[in-house]
Amino acid sequence: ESNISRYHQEFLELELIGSGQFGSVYKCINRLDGCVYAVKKSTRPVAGSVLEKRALNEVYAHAVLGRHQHVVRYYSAWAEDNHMIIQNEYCNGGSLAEKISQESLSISELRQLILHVAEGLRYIHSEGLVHLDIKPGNIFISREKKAQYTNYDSADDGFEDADEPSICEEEQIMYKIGDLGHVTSLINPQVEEGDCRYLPKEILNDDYTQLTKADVFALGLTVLEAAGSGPLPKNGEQWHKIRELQIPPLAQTLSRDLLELVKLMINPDPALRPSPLQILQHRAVCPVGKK
Ligand SMILES: Cn1cc(CCO)c2c3c(c(-c4ccccc4Cl)cc21)C(=O)NC3=O
Repeated sequence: ESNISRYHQEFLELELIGSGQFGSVYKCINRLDGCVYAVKKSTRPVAGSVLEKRALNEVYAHAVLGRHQHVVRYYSAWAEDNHMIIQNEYCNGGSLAEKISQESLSISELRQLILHVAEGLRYIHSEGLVHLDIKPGNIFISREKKAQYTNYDSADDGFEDADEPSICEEEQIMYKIGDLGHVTSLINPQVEEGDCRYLPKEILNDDYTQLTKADVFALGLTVLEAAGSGPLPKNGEQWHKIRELQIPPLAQTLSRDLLELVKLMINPDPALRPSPLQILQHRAVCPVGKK
């Protein structure tokens, strides 16, 4: 096999943007297409181990979850010199966790967050998969420039020349679901529990009958944290209190509708939690003026 790595042949490494027990993530430029990507390098898991299953899970999930504007896009994955490498879409706005550590989200940003992640979950679930590790650290932000062409009718303003489209650059914030390392199929789920701070009680009791509602629960706690609840408990009294709907005081006072929606999403009974589609139809989220 070639002794220069495909990674260094194909990419120019710009900076380390994250590291942990999962490995290291670099912001890279692809030398061929000149685009920026997020590339995660992790030590190659031992063949047949749980870690290898998870690494393959992640790549299978990305391969199935082709293109959705609220799921981080996958480009390629390969193994080289004892490393697993995955090349994903680079989201230039950091993770939601980083943003929350600086400031809580405004009401309109919270609504966008719920809208985008519920859309992404609806897509993932429609493919017969569940994410199982929804949390601020796995939601990435993309600030995309949308060029808006605003034509005006020259008759209005007296100019003689033909319509001159004027371009105004709008910045569009997009929230994207990332890290598909815990994704599993709804049919015969191989559940690898996600972060316990966002885990609903039924999963802890090995009840996998309503896995899509575990993603909804985790989104509910993610929204609470984005609204300024402060770091969520990993266990103990507070962990149980939240799961009995004792909501911690929030920096961002939510509207009655928004608070009602979040309480529904973290309801102890998964059957009472709304599906992603029902979230999108809730009056706290759907655009104003909906009949
Ligand atoms: C720590 N970290 C920071 C970022 C940049 C956020 O602005 C990031 C990204 C990803 C990932 C990632 C997560 C899990 C698996 C593979 C990757 Cl590349 C991790 C990331 C990813 O898939 N896309 C990213 O932008």
